[in-house]
Amino acid sequence: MSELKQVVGAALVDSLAAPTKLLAARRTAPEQYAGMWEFPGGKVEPGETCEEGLHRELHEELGVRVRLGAEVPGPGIQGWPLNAKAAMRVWLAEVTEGIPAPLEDHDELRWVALDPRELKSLSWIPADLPIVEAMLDTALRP
Ligand SMILES: Nc1nc2c([nH]c(=O)n2[C@H]2C[C@H](O)[C@@H](COP(=O)(O)OP(=O)(O)OP(=O)(O)O)O2)c(=O)[nH]1
Repeated sequence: MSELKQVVGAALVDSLAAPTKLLAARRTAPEQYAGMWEFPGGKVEPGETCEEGLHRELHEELGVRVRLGAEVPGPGIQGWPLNAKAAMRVWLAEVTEGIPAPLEDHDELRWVALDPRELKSLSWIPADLPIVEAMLDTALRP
């Protein structure tokens, strides 16, 4: 039984085959998350699969089409716990069409080196920190 709201997010990298950078997005709302960095994405809508929801969110938020790569495996069937009400599944992805722009929900996008120190220097939503670590493993594994 799933009781948690399903959120999906993308670890957008410059290249799935040879990733060197991750696109981090800075949220504008709500107040508790404004100014914090996150994986672009959002809530899956009724009738959508997680993957469909992620493609839709990335098109709405960033204006891009993407190819999904491996999922960053989380501890639960719904992915990574975010709070008492929501969990997030996260996929690696690369842009196939368009140039990411902060069209909705974000005021800044930043390509950050896939380096633990560089990544951790951003103020991520706290729940995202373990996901950032796991994303590095998934992205950089041979
Ligand atoms: N997109 C995203 N949301 C995250 C991350 N980490 C995290 O705790 N969250 C939380 C913030 C929100 O409570 C929830 C996602 O909601 P959202 O506001 O992005 O979803 P949405 O675009 O569908 O927005 P809405 O229709 O509810 O306005 O998950 C993350 O890395 N990416």
